[in-house]
Amino acid sequence: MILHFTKMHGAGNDFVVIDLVSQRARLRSRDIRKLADRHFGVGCDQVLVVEPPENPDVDFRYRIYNADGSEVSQCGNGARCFARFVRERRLTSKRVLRVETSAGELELRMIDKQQVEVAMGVPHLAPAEVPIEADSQQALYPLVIDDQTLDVGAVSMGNPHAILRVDDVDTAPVATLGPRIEAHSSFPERANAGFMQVVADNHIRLRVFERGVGETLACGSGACAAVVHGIRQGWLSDTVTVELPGGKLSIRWPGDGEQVLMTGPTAVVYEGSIKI
Ligand SMILES: N[C@@H](CCC[C@H](N)C(=O)O)C(=O)O
Repeated sequence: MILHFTKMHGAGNDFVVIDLVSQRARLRSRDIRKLADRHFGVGCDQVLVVEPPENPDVDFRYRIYNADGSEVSQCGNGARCFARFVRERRLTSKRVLRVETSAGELELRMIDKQQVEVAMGVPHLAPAEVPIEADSQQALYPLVIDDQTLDVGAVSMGNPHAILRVDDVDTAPVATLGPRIEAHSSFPERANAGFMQVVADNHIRLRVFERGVGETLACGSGACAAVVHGIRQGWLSDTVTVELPGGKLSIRWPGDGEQVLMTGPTAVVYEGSIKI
């Protein structure tokens, strides 16, 4: 089967985007892994699939697969690329889109040709909703890894995030601690591990070791989770610039019970076809 795809990225978090509204295919987990493989396939952090919605009140169904083939519920950088993709493929002419994901609905708003704002939903903090194994909700959860105890925040943006504050992201042990946090027994569904340096109350630097991928150049939901954690800890104001290795995102969160708004760039790299 020949599959047409578009390679995109949002602040360096890269995607293979597939339109299953106008082409027919059944993607198995091994097809996703092949598409995402940087040596034997196209190469990307996530494969994004555009499908017709199940609910007629929304515009599209947005499906997300990590490079390891697992299907997940949230990808913020991907959501921005999704909005640009469906407009440029002329699947819609709307500037504001409602899409369904397995975690609920998202609203995507084109600001200009490249910038998109995503209403990422209300963050979830209750342990069962992250999910994290704990008897009660805590601001910081102690994670024991070998002989050290790390105090991490835990936030779900529709996907699980652990956030560790560090003095300097450049020297943070992302490659060694990232996989240990991702697979820690406290996180029954594994977790994305964010390493956050607070530069000022409106500016953080962030590196994320993503579940099912490894360290990426940016993680939109990770940026939202880090800002929510930082605001709740009293370190950050309600609007924060998040500087990631691949670019910058602007995150706004008015507070408990409110949606997190994320604004950032999108880019089309190339289009192609692959036999799968
Ligand atoms: N890159 C993403 C997050 C993708 C999913 C994540 N790896 C998970 O497993 O939850 C983003 O921009 O949010």
